[in-house]
Amino acid sequence: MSYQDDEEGVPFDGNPSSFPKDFGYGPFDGDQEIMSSSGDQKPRILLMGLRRSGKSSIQKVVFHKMSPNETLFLESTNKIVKDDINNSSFVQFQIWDFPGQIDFFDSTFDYDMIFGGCGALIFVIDAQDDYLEALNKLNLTVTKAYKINPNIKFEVFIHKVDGLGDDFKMESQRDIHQRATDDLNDSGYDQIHLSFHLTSIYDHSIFEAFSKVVQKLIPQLPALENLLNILNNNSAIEKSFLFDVVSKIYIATDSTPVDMQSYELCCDMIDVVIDVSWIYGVKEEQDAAAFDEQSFSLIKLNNGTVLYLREVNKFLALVCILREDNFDHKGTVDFNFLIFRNAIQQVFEFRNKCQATQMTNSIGSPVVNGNSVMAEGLSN
Ligand SMILES: Nc1nc2c(ncn2[C@@H]2O[C@H](COP(=O)(O)OP(=O)(O)OP(=O)(O)O)[C@@H](O)[C@H]2O)c(=O)[nH]1
Repeated sequence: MSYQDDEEGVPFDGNPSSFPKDFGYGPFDGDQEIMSSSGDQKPRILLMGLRRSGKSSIQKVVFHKMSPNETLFLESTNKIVKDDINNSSFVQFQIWDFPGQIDFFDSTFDYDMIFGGCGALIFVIDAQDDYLEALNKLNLTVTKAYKINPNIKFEVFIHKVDGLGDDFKMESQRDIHQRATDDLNDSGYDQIHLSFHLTSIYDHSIFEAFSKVVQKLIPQLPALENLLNILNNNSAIEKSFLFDVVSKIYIATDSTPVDMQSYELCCDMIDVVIDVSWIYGVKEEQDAAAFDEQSFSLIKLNNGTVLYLREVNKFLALVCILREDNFDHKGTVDFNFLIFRNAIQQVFEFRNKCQATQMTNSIGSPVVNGNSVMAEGLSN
C-alpha cells in the first residue's frame, strides 16, 4: 500500500529503505527573508532570547549536525532566519531564529503574523551569564505573544548548563522559574504556563528538550504513545522510542518515564547505524536499498540488555531496549513490529484524511488511542 504525503513532505510508502545518506534536511534556508513565508501553514517554532544566548547554535546542532565546537565561530544573527524542517509526516515545522537585539517596538516587524501562526516559542536564557535582563525580555516577549496568540506553548531553555555544577544548575532553575512566574503574576498574566528545560549543546539535553517541544506540536502523540505501549506490553520491551533519525529527536515514547541514559544509548545507536550505513550502504539512486524489511540493527550490551532498531520509514526508526533473556522470542517482536508499522501508517493516513476534510475534532476516531489499529493480529 502506498500513498503520497504532503506536497513538500517525503512520501511514506510503508516500506523501509536506507536512511537518508546526506543526513540533513536539505539546504539551509538561512537567507530567506521572513516576509516570503507568510503564507506557509506549517507550525512554527520561534527561537528567541538575548544576544549570544545560543539560539543559532541550538538550531545548527540539532537540525544541521553541526558539531558543538564549531558553533564558537557562528556569527551573530542580524535578521530573522527561517529554516524548514520537512521531514517525516509527523515532523514538519519551521524554525525561525530571531536576532538577539530584536526590538518589540520596531514597527517593521509584523507581530500578528509572527506570533499568529506560531506553535511554540522557545526562549533561550544563558545560564552562565547574569540572567536578570533575560528575564525582563522573557516577560515582555511572552506577554506580547500571548496577547496575539494564547495557544502558543512557551518553553524556556535554561541554556549552557554544561559549565555549571549540579547544585548551581538546580538553584538557577529554581530561581529563574520563581522569578519568571512572579513577573508574569505581577503583570496580570498568571494564566500563562511556562515549561523549563536545562539544556546544553555539549550533551543530549538539547535533543531531549527539543523532543518535548516538538511532541507538543504533534496532535497524534497520544495515538503514537499508545501504539508504543501496546507494542511494549506484547513484546516484553522495556522502553521504546520512535526517533526522527536525522535530528535524533524522539517524536514519541511509551508512557514509562524517560531516563536520560537510555535516551543517550539510543541516540548513540542511531549514530552507529548511520555511520555503518554510510560506509557500507548503497547509494540512494541505486536500485537495491541497503535496508529492506528484513534488516535490523542489534546491539548487545554487557549488562544483559539489548538495543534493537528497526526502520519504520525513511526518516523514522523504532529503537527498543529489552532484556537479553526476553529477546529469545525475536520472532514475536518482529511480528509485532510489522503490525506496529502498519498501525503507524494508518495514523498517517488518518491525519492526511483529516487535513483533507478539514476535520479538526478526531475524538472517538479509531486511531485516537491506537487501540483498534493494533488490536488485531498482535502476538504475545
Ligand atoms: N558552553 C556553551 N556554550 C554554548 C552553548 N550553546 C551555544 N554556546 C556558545 O554561545 C555562543 C553564542 O552562540 P550563538 O548561537 O551565536 O548565539 P545566538 O543567540 O544565536 O546569538 P545572536 O545571533 O547574536 O542572537 C557561541 O560561542 C556558542 O559556541 C552551550 O550549550 N554551552
